[in-house]
Amino acid sequence: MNNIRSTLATVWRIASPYFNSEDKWAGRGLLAAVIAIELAIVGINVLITQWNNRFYNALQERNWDSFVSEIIYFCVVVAFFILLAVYQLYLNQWLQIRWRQWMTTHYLGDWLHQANHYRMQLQGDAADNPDQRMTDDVKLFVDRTLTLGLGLLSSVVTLASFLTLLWGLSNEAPLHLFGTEYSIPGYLVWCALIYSVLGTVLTHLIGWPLVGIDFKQQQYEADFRFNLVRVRENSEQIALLQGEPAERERLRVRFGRVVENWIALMNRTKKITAFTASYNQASVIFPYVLVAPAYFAQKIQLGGMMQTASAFSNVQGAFSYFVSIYRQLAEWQAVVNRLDGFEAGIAAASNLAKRDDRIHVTATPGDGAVSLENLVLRLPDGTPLLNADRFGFRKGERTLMTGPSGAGKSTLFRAIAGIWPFGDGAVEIPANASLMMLPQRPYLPIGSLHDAVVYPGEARQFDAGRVREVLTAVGLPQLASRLEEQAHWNRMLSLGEQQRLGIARALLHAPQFLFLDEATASLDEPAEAALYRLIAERLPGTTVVSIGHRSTLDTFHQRNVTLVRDGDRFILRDAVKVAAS
Ligand SMILES: Nc1ncnc2c1ncn2[C@@H]1O[C@H](COP(=O)(O)OP(=O)(O)OP(=O)(O)O)[C@@H](O)[C@H]1O
Repeated sequence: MNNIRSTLATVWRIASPYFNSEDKWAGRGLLAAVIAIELAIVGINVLITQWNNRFYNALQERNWDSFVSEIIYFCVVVAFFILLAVYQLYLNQWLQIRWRQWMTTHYLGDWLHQANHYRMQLQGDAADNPDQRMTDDVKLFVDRTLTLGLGLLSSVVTLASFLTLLWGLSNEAPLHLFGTEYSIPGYLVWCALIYSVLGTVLTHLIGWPLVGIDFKQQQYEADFRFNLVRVRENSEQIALLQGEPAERERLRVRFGRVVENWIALMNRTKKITAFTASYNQASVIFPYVLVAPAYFAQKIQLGGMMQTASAFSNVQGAFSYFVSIYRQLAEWQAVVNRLDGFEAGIAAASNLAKRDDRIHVTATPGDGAVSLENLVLRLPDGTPLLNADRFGFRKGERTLMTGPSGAGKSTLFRAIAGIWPFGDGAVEIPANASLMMLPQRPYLPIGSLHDAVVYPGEARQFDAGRVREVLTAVGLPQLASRLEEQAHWNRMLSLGEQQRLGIARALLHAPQFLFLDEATASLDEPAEAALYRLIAERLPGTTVVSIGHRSTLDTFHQRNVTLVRDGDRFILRDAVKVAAS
């Protein structure tokens, strides 16, 4: 019971924001229309049940005129039914896409809010495969919530509409057993209730493991898909390393999990289907068995029996709603759990950026240096990595940072960029200063070359002539004429070309602070030197901090900083300058 209550509370938490959002009037209007149509459909079912009585009596009495008028009546009612059914589906789908659009936009906004997506990864597997949660899960949630909610509403209304009818019919067709008449008020209602409660309890006993199995199925499917995408993204390396057998094996194992879980799903579904199918078939004849003795004892007409059977099956169907939707309910609960986990993952990532014991990135007045104040960098498990007490990168100065692999150079850049929360102390950045980080492999979005170069800016911010000029300056004249070409540039260009493109990006954006994390390491020394000269010439006021291992880089920096071990961690130390430009 507590489980049901907490699931419903979670559903309410996930579903209600849309109906209070800026799109609330459209959402509420569509929902109201869909509900109204559902109620009208229940009303039509009541009319059809009453029609059953008149129609079968007309047949039994061989009354041609009533037969014809009942056929016409049926056609008119059914025409309304068709109209309502069509519009219910249409409006339902309309509501689904609006709701889904709102949820997806909302999730995208939160996920891509200030590096939440990155912090979620840092926290481990709390919310695996966010892509699946924002696609399949949101779609299924919206679809199932509407289907199950409307189904429940329809069952309750059906129950209310048919209950009094069936109660009355119980008196008209009293219970006949072995030639004796028993007068039990509303016995048909009680029979429907007992029959349904039994069915519901048994369904739950057989079907409850489905929730967990469904959850795992969706997870394994997403995992398999994600690994396929990784192979596609790294296909060149896999081909060069002849890693296909290893990949095949990895994918086989991943898909093996899909199959294994699917078999568990099949077995459980088989059991539940065997039960629900028997239950549903038994439901067809059960009302006839109950009222047939009264019919054969000539207490009721054929029409009365048919109407009773129809009313009984409506009431029993409503009571047994849970049985009929058990499979969907299990799937829905798995989806609700997954979206709940996703929301919790985003909340935890965002809390990580707000908690007190984190690295604080603060804006300071003026346009001076980026300063590190009592900074301690830690790994996610709390292990100390690097200490930097009162250290600054002065305005306009070019600093080369060196140190052993794994010392924490890139992590220091992450902390300065404000995306590494683990540690203490502060990074002070001049208010409104522009920072740019360039890694070894710059990210180039799939699309036009113009978009890729100016990222994260927009193409219209930089006219084509300027982009072409910068591309030529960084040694990519052959790309200058291909600005409108669409491609997967990270795959198409050599690493050296990608690094040149990264420098072109920096020249266009002209940040006040430029952090180069081995951003030219794939180029030969003369090419690297040419790019550093270009940076010095075009961005004279920019503070440059480079991570690099080549001694030739020394010439282009005024200051050397090295990371040296000090006990269990590294510290930053100004090195004696060997050569200066
Ligand atoms: N997300 C993470 N989770 C756990 N440990 C991490 C994570 N990111 C980095 N580390 C660890 O932090 C340490 C510092 O990594 P970092 O990339 O900053 O080193 P680096 O000095 O830039 O090395 P290199 O010169 O090889 O690039 C490494 O031991 C690395 O394994």
